[in-house]
Amino acid sequence: MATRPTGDVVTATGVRRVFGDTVVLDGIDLTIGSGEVVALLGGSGSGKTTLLRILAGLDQDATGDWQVRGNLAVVFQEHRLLPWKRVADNVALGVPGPDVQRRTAAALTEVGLAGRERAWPAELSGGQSQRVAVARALVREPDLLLLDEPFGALDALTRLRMQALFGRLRAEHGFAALLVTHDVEEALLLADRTLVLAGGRVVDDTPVPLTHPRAPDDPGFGALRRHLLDRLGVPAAA
Ligand SMILES: Nc1ncnc2c1ncn2[C@@H]1O[C@H](COP(=O)(O)OP(=O)(O)OP(=O)(O)O)[C@@H](O)[C@H]1O
Repeated sequence: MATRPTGDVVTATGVRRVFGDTVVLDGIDLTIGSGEVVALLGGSGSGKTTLLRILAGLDQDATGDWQVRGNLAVVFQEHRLLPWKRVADNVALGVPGPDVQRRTAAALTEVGLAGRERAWPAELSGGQSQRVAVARALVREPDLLLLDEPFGALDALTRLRMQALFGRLRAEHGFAALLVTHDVEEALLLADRTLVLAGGRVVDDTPVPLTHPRAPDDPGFGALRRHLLDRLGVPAAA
């Protein structure tokens, strides 16, 4: 495992983003510790992607203070592979170093795509394409992964497999992550801590003290799910 930064990998205070007359983020304070996985929940339009883009350096118009330490990699909901490049070239794109080829092959093996280096993106399923996107992140040896609903477009079974893969990779590599998700269950399966965004603020910050591997019928899981659904304004089923 690579040497990790010791302190927090993200520190942010008073992050604010306005689009026209709309205040989307109204003073966000956030820290993510080295190796910590934080899930970011919130209703549609609450500003989750906006915050992730700011941390990824993709939004120049936010105000406030924030810092990201160490290597950063981003995984989006759509895989964003270049269709005219083979799988290995997509994974290695922009990665410096003499051993990129070996690291690319290792990353593809880790995501279950050993031997698919020369495939074209069009030859892959949605789940396989997202695995390539994860390999592309891994090969950057990230200290922090920013994931924007990375499994949101996948069918339910593929999503479960990808969640399990994420858990294994996280245990193996020890990266920190900010995982944007709509899925309370996914947040509780994968995260050390959950945040709920509403009205431009973090309105809930809840640790998830469950041991891994987790399952929805674990003791304590249901109470946390109920708590988060309450904070998201979802009423209990009748
Ligand atoms: N480039 C932009 N120009 C104008 N408004 C924007 C822009 N990007 C985002 N917004 C607005 O900011 C708000 C937050 O958007 P954002 O995509 O961050 O929400 P989200 O929580 O990720 O939503 P979802 O869960 O639906 O993906 C929305 O009202 C959106 O319309």
